[in-house]
Amino acid sequence: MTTLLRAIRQLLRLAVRCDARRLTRAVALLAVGYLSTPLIAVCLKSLTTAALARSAATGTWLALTTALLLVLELMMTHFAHLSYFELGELEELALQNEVISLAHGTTGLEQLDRPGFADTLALVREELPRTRAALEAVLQLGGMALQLTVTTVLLGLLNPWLLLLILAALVPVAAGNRAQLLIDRAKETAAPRIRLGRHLLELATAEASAKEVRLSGAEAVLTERQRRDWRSVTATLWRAQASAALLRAVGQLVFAAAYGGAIVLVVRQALSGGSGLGDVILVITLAAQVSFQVSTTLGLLTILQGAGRTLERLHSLRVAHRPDTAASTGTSGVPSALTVGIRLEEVSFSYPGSDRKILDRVTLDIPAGTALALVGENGAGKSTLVKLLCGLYRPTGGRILVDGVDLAEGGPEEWQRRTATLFQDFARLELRLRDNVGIGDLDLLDDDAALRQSIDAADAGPIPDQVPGGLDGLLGHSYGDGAELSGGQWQKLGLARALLRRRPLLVALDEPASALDATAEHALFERFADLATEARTDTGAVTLLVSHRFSTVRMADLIVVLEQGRISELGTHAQLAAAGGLYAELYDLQARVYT
Ligand SMILES: Nc1ncnc2c1ncn2[C@@H]1O[C@H](COP(=O)(O)OP(=O)(O)OP(=O)(O)O)[C@@H](O)[C@H]1O
Repeated sequence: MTTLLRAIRQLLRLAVRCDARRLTRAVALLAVGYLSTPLIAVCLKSLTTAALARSAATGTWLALTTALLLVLELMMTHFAHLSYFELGELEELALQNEVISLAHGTTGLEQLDRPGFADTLALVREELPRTRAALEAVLQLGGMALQLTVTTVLLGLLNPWLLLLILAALVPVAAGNRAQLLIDRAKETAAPRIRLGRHLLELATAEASAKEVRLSGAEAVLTERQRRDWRSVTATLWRAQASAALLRAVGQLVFAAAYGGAIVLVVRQALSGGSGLGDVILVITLAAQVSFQVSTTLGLLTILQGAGRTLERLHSLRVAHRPDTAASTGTSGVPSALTVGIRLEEVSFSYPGSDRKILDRVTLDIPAGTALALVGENGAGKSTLVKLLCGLYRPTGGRILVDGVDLAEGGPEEWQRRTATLFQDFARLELRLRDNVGIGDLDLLDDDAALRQSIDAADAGPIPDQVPGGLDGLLGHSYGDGAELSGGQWQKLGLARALLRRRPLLVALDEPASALDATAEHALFERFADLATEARTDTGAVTLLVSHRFSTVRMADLIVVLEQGRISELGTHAQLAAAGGLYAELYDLQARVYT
């Protein structure tokens, strides 16, 4: 019940914030519409009495009044709908905006990696459209409460025993409440399996995986797994639905018995001369209305309970959301140009929810202007180190200093604005081509010349000519009929995005050539050398390259070999080749394979 009340309060507050005038208009119109219903019963009673008394004039007026009330009952709710349906959409939009800011409200990615936070975020994202109908439900519930109050007073005045009818109406409401709880619990229990079922469906049909699924003939395996999964989900949900249906039926039966009792009571009262035929008509009409009011209330409560749970989840995200104090102070320790460089001091790191050390007491000095290459086997921690250097995660031990200032305290947001990055799992933004590149430096989003310059620099010059609409052409098929690009072309756009950033202090390219052909790869590494020189002379920036291709890292000023989260070798190509360690071994191996 507290979930429900909290949801009602929250939805009304939000509606006031979104558009108080529209809300007031909707409430006024609904009040008139909903009040008309019990007044119709009163008119029918008077009409019966007037008919029995053969009073034609009074009867005519009452008939007209009844007709007017019927029109008001029907029309006002329609007009009110015009006011509140848009409010519901505004509320959904406001909540969507809040979800986006909760997901991105911290400088780092830690909270998105926390399993509880990520799961709740996914549920809220999925369920948010429910809240659109929730305001309508709150307003209608208010209308129902008004109707029930008037009905209660009318019944109480006629015979206090009739008030038991209202009490009896609470039984199906409580039973419905309980039934919904059972269903919600079952859904929660089944949620991981429901998600698995959807994931399996996506695996079998999504463009990215469909090819391999087809070639391996795995459809049958996926279908069987999905069938098994849904069978167990359906069994759980069916049990809950059956118990819920039973509970609801018992509740409705109690009310039906009370309804019959009320009619018997008032008929006996009429037969004994205690009341007139008009009163019998009034009770029959009001009791029928109570029945409708109760079943409608049940439906509205079900909608509100669903929305209430979503809002509760959203609240838990708000509570779990931990804004960075350093980011909010607005103090920036980020220099306009690097003079000393970046120092990693005993840096250790474990991902949220895990004790496994991905980086283990890494200490490294990267002087300003250095072109650094990071190599190591799969899973050694290279991409993790890049993410830490970009300020997307904070070290769980040790610290990262930028020109002597701790990154965690010196304005991590400002630092992120000064990093140009191409991640290994770069984003394929299925938006306009302009957005794909422009997001690298939002101030340049509408600067065609700057966008084209970075596209050319990334060796992606022909792409705008291939995409219908050029820079304003849509990419991908997610929501529109956009142009599809090859893997390498997407990667080149990712690089163009990184190159757009002005005056970066850190340029980090993580496996930037993984999808490129040999010519493009060669061009990229030549470009990398130029980039390192430009960045060095411009802002003293550090340029970082992660690559498994040893021939391309040899020109770096400093090469770091990571092994299981620790630095095992460090030096120039010549030094490492002479040292005869892992680097020399892998370099020789690749040289032999490629020659
Ligand atoms: N978001 C994450 N949550 C939990 N563990 C993660 C996450 N990202 C990476 N890891 C783990 O951290 C370890 C290091 O991953 P990382 O991506 O840094 O390796 P890498 O050296 O870049 O490997 P590769 O050469 O394959 O790209 C891996 O064992 C991986 O399972």
